[in-house]
Amino acid sequence: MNKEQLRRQQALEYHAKGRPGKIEVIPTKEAKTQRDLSLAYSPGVAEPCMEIFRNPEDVYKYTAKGNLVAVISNGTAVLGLGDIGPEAGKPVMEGKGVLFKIFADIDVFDIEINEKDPEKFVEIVKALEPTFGGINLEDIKAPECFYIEKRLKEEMKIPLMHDDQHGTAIISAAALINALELQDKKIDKVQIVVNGAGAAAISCIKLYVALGAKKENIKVFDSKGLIHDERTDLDEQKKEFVVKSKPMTLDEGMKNADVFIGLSKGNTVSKEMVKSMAKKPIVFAMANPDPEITYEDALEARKDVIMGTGRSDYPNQINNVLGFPYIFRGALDVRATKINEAMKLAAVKALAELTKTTVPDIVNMAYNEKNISFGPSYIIPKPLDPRLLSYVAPAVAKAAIESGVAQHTIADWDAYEEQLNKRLGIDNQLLRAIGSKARKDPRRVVFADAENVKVLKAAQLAYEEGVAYPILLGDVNNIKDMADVNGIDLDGIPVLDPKSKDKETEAMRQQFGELFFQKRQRKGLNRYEAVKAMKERTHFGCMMVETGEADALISGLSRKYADTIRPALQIIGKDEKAGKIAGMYIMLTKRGPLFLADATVNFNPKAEELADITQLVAKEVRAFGITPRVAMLSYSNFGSSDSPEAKMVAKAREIVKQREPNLVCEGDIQPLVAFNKEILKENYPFSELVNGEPNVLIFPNLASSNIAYNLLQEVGDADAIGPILLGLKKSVHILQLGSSVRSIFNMVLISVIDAQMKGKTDVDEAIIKSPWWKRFRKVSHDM
Ligand SMILES: NC(=O)C1=CN([C@@H]2O[C@H](COP(=O)(O)OP(=O)(O)OC[C@H]3O[C@@H](n4cnc5c(N)ncnc54)[C@H](OP(=O)(O)O)[C@@H]3O)[C@@H](O)[C@H]2O)C=CC1
Ligand SMILES: CC(=O)C(=O)O
Ligand SMILES: [Mg+2]
Repeated sequence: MNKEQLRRQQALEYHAKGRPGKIEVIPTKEAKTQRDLSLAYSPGVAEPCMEIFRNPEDVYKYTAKGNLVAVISNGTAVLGLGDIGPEAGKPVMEGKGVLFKIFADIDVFDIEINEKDPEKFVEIVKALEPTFGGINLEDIKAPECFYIEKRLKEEMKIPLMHDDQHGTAIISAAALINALELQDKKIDKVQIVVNGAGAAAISCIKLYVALGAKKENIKVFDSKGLIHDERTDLDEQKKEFVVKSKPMTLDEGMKNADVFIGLSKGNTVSKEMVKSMAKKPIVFAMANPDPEITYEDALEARKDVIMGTGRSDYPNQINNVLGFPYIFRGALDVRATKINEAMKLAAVKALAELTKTTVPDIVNMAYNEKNISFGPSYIIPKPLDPRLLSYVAPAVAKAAIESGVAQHTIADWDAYEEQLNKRLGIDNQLLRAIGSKARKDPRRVVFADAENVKVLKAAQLAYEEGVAYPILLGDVNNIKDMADVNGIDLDGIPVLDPKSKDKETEAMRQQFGELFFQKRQRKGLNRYEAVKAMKERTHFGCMMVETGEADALISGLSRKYADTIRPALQIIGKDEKAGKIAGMYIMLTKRGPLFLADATVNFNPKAEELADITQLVAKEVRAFGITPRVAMLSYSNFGSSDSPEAKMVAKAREIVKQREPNLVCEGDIQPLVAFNKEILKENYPFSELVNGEPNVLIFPNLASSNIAYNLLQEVGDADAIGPILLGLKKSVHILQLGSSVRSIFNMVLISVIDAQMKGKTDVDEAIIKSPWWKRFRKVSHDM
């Protein structure tokens, strides 16, 4: 089977497996009990019906309309496959529905209509207005699509857009602006050739002209050749772009052109045509699924080309997927009555600008690349960039408000942005808060496992983002080589090898070893062993933190948990005030962050110990600016079982409440009850959790906690940050085996905040004074 056959088979299997197709409808309300049914349907449902009857606006309050978009097609121009009919177009429409949902949390019904007559089509779509908050017209051929869209825009009061026209125009315009900048060309000077004069092409040309391109510099070709003044077969849209010329082939038209825009059919452009273009050409071959010319061929033809296609498997994917989810999100959120020019231009600007900002590592990881940055192979954001939603949707919403088509306004844009991020389920909210807290007072963080590419990348990111001053421990040459090979810039980041034979390091090992010996001399350690232990990076790193040469230690990526925690306990030790040491996880779930403990240290805590753990976690949660609401979990509810395990949890809760009466804390309680307001209200109205869900979950033992966090991570799709070690005198944190760059970076943020909580060292002062730091910097600069 060749590559093409394999791709075909995989695509068919993907669509056919399990429940056929790509979408299903999921209820948003409980519909399990007889009571639920009587509310969801008759008789209860009559109440919202009558409310909406009295006030039609309430349809947005009591139904899904406000977040529901129709993706509507008649299948007359499906991708570049042509008029394949409404049924054959359905996989594409379902696909658009999936993209609306995953990128912008917009629900979609795909509607394939068996109607080619524009007049009848308009009547059908118009009649759907009560159901939907917005209409995305899709894959309807030109010239009918122009009439259909115009009529519907005039006659409907919900946002409506023909995506092949405007979505494509917006994305390709953003890409064009950036490509022109890189090729050092001006939009009003460039010669543009457009192949295709259909829905997408006509709309793109109009937007480029609005952005400054000159009509007289644009040659447009359709299936019959150049659109010129001697042709008698042109519709109104095409007539707008006639040039005074004799008939001409595409080969002739492309000679010396600066820009080629392909919105026609696959494989219509040859390498020779690209070769004949002007210096530093721009080629956007956007036909789907096959572009006018392949990415490889264009690059083979010209080294100086900037090339984009509509496909996801090459750089520069110029595809309307970058627009429609976010444009509709912004439009729906302000209840815009239309999608107007101001909103489209705002989207263009936001997309063009986003491309120039630093690409987060999560995007590099998603595309398995090292350093995606603005340049010939990155002129437009990547579709998997999670920032698109919070960049483009607010820009569109703002433009809708300013241009007077919004029926709702947004007062707090920061809150709106947070709400957008929450929609994606990433819960950047907490991470952003942690990030800005760390950035306000960055600390020196030692990385014990620096001979690791992921650690190096996380350290570089931490340094660049100003959240920490990393110090790397390991073989200096090895680290330098790794950094070079992987394009990691370590300038400004000190590197030190605890095994080094140089005098200064040896003296330091002696000094650290002596201190270690004093701490452990009656605990089985002799002086020789103590000094030797300092060649070990975790021991050395712990000692740096203990002696104030650093503020925090990150370790454990390549060693067992116990091998990291032991030196931390022996060298740094427990904070006696904390009572206990415990391991907490932050789980970023769709319902918001949950703090879980103890999943790492105490196997079977007694009531007193569980109370200590609870208070430790509550204190840490407050440090993140969150008010803790604790559920002490069990298999029983408020004494429903008199087993020793259940009683232990109830007793622990009693101790917590005696010590901290104001801490919201419930137990013994099952998760099902703790998270279900209705059950609580009905059966346990006295509970402190009646007024809000818990965010801290304390488990009765290590096994249940560890299993729960693993399950949440694996089955519940929650991201985990941790384990966050609580109860040590100083900030030491241990990475999970195989942690990603993002999770290491998150642990750096946590360690900095922990260090902030634990000491008041003025970092700048300390850095300036520290002979170590000066030496590290020298080592690093010599690299
Ligand atoms: N990357 C992206 O985001 C998007 C890509 N597209 C792609 O653009 C293409 C066109 O889509 P759309 O505008 O919706 O479809 P339309 O049917 O409205 O337009 C197709 C146009 O292509 C022209 N055409 C067909 N064959 C040739 C040829 N051999 N040489 C020159 N022109 C030709 C047609 O000419 P005539 O008028 O003479 O029939 C027509 O003008 C498709 O491949 C589609 O997948 C579309 C939207 C978004
Ligand atoms: C991407 C798209 O909408 C198309 O090719 O038709
Ligand atoms: Mg389309």
